[in-house]
Amino acid sequence: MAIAYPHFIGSDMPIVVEPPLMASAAPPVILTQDELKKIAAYKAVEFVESGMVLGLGTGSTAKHAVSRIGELLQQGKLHNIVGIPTSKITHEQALSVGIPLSDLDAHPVLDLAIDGADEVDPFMNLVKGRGGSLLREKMVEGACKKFVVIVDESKLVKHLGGSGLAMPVEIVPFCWKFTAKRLELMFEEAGCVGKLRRFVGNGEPFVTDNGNYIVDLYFKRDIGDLRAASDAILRLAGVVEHGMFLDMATTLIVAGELGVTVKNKEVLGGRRVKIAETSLEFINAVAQVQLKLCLSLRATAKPSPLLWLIPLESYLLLFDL
Ligand SMILES: O=C[C@H](O)[C@H](O)[C@H](O)COP(=O)(O)O
Repeated sequence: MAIAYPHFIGSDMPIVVEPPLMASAAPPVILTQDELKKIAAYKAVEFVESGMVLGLGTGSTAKHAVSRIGELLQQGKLHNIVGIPTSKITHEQALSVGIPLSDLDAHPVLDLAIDGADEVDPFMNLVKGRGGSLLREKMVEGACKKFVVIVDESKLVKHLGGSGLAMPVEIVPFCWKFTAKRLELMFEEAGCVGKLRRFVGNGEPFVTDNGNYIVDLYFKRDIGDLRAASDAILRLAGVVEHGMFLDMATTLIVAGELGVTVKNKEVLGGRRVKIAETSLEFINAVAQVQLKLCLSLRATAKPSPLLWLIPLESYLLLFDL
């Protein structure tokens, strides 16, 4: 299994970060995986401007972005936003936070989409769909001018499939065993095992928003040429879509123990091929975001040890806001 940051394995496992400058005086900084997701999501929402048509992603990371957009609308800091949800669950959440919604029929071109991912390779190719929303996500995110992907560091892999976790393929229910077997055989050399996704409780097949099933592919070895793999899967009758999102992300925001990294992809010859810029906002910036979160959620937020890392001036400035 090739997860780049094994200390993040396990949902919401606390991450312990030693403060760089105040090691003797300050307690260790603890960020949960969910806090990292929230930091990445809030950073992504900085790209949102009034008047935009937005693709609203699905999952535990994207939900923070949806909440934040709703919050900014309610505060009057954003207006005239139209959201295009990528799943029924996001549709419900967006309505609950007051985001006006539409669809691709009415808005075939989107300004921006924000969504999480299950894996991100060094070229910003993605695996998505472990939450089952890959088809609508691919339709919506394929129609946007800018696609911002938000992850915590645990999602970074050397190659797609490298986490050893599922690479989802949405298939029609008709003769699903036949399709699953064909998919396995297609990637025999990579030691592929395909499993029908089922609900944990009753063992019934998981059904997507589109009434389809999902076969999760697990690879023992690198599948190699992703474009060839994508084409081969899509040529198979019975397959609706797969969870590899190749050359689709334009911006990647990674929240990790050292801070937030933002990477942008340049478009060359019509294809997004080159990582053009990398910037890292160090832990103090993360701490400030964290403090802002604490302030905006003052009623419920527990005091954050990150306060130790914030210069006094910034602290006072933020409290004056
Ligand atoms: O179908 C689900 C989506 O592709 C999600 O964006 C992806 O699974 C990442 O989800 P999370 O942010 O919960 O890790």
